[in-house]
Amino acid sequence: MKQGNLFAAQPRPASLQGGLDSNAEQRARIDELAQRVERYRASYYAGNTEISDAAYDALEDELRALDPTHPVLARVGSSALVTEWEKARHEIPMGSLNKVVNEDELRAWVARCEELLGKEPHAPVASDLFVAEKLDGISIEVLYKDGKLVDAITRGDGEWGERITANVARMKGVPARIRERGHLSVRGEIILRLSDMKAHFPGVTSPRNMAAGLSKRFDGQGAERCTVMFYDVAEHAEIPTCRRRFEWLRELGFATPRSAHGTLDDVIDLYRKYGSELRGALDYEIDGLVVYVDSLNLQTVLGDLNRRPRGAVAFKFASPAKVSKVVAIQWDTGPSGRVTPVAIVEPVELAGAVVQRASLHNAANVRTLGLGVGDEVLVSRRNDVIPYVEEVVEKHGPAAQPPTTCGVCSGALVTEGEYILCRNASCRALIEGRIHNWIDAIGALEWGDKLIEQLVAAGHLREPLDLYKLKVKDIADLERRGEKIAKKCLDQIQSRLPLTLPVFLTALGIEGFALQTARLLVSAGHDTLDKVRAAKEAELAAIPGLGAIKAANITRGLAARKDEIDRLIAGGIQPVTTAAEGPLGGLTFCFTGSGTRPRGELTQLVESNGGRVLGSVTKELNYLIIADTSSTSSKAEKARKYGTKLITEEQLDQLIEERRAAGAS
Ligand SMILES: NC(=O)c1ccc[n+]([C@@H]2O[C@H](COP(=O)([O-])OP(=O)(O)OC[C@H]3O[C@@H](n4cnc5c(N)ncnc54)[C@H](O)[C@@H]3O)[C@@H](O)[C@H]2O)c1
Ligand SMILES: [Zn+2]
Repeated sequence: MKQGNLFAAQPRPASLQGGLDSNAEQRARIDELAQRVERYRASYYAGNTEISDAAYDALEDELRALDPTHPVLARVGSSALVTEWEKARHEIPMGSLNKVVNEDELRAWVARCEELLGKEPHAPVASDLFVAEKLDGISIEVLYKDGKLVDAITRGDGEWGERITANVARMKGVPARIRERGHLSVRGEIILRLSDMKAHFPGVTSPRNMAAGLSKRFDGQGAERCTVMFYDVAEHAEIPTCRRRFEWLRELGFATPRSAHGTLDDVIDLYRKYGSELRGALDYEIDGLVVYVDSLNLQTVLGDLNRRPRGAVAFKFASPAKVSKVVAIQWDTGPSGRVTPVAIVEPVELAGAVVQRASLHNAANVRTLGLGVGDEVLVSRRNDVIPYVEEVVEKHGPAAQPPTTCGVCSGALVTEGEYILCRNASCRALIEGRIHNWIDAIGALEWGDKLIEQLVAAGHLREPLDLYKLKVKDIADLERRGEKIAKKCLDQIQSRLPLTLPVFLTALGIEGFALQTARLLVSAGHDTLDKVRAAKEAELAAIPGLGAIKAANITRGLAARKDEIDRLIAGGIQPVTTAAEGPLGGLTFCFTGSGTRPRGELTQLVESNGGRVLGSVTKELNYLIIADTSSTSSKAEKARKYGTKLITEEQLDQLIEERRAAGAS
């Protein structure tokens, strides 16, 4: 029998204490949902979406039904930031939007606004709406001071975001200067246009995930391919309506999403037009429209809840999903050795594409679904995510059993948690993964997955060192490649040499060894490859910010890759030591504000010349690199107090030249 659950489905009135809480089973489900929602959000905002938006929305809706006041629902975005980037606080928090998914819900929202406005004098809400495309990208706040771009911060959890100014400054649509003086915070969305995706990242399928990845690349590579469009400005008293706000943004030189003013019926008409034709013709992805009460005065009266305005709503396109039949289940070995099940289904048309493969995520999921060949399933596809099997609609065949051997190399598979893995180091899938990681870490973005796959299949690549032995002919002879592409790809690999020690270590792709971790090691004094390799696990674990798990992974990883590393060194791929060698040896540098070159490039410049880059202004700091050396920012002031020299990028170049000349004489 179920326990009495007096307030199970309702918020508990704040004044009541004690009594019987929801039953344990329900509590457990609520906790599970909340945890999963947070996990999916963290992956999603980092650009590694795990499940479809439709499935995510269903889980969030279930949580809302069970516990409408759960704190997770009141949060915005995710606070699990991967902070290679400095965290920064928004002066005015950035929010999100409530959503509606059909006409009835939109009408209900209008009625609710009308009800809340009550006696407040106003034109009927249904006759004075503003509507704009809802861009499917990454929210960003861009700050201008006296007409100059000074800062760009991601939404993060609404209050704290990441300061990615150096990258945003290089994106299309972000003017370095505007004519509006004073302090201005504009808000927009970072997107990757479909034409840019096609031209520069032909292997990529999700513009949203790619834009998220590029925005946060520490070396700034590819940021110039992104575009920012703007739709909001924080607290600007003179602007009376949304319509005027968009015009004003455009007058200042910002691009806005397409927008219109009209009645509720106009909005619904437009929504249908977008669904049938307009959306498909755009050069960027949108996941709905945003509908606003046009008057900003009325929006203020309506206020907001949990950083979601009551006077605006996301009118989302329904998630396309269709039923199909499973013809086979494939088990693909991925680059990390993870074996992913894929359902091969009878072809169905979804959002303009014919779908035949749908992800099943992992072995545990197949078991949970109880999925087998012959089953009827619901396949969904939401712009950016690969098609996914949502659920088994009707069972026909016996549940599938996961394989015990790798489909690529026939090696035995091992089970780890929800996943099954191939651990055979000479498995072609794993080789591809390691090469891919190397290419990614050194920032050779010309290279795509397909090229790596072709070269591995042709036997030209077995380990990273082989990248440096490739001949133009090896690439030019491949199907659909030519000499021009080949030269470009090889030049790019060569142009990254010499690699700094942190980049070299990251490129190895050892578990838990991100660039930031590698930098920690180096600044803790393990500043040559020999020292890193000789370090004991306990020594590494003692480095603040590193910890026992990473230390164990690093020592294990370095040992396992010993021969490969030896071969790299013997082959001349020796990482540059960042210690006392080079013209900048013994000196420390810190960057602030946006520069003319990507931050990663500048860091590489300093490190490959023997200098050390610090994350913040400390007493130890010798040089602060800043665009305006007379700046009065807090960083600049602090630097002056410590006697740190403030220099521009140009002066940094000169410093290197001078010291190099002095060293040579
Ligand atoms: N698949 C997953 O694992 C997963 C995880 C978390 C969230 N999501 C998806 O993310 C969404 C919820 O996230 P959210 O909080 O970022 O909200 P949201 O994306 O639904 O809406 C708010 C955001 O819309 C953006 N926006 C774009 N154009 C706009 C315009 N013209 N005017 C105003 N804002 C505009 C702004 O960045 C704003 O912050 C849902 O669609 C959900 O399905 C998916
Ligand atoms: Zn294998």
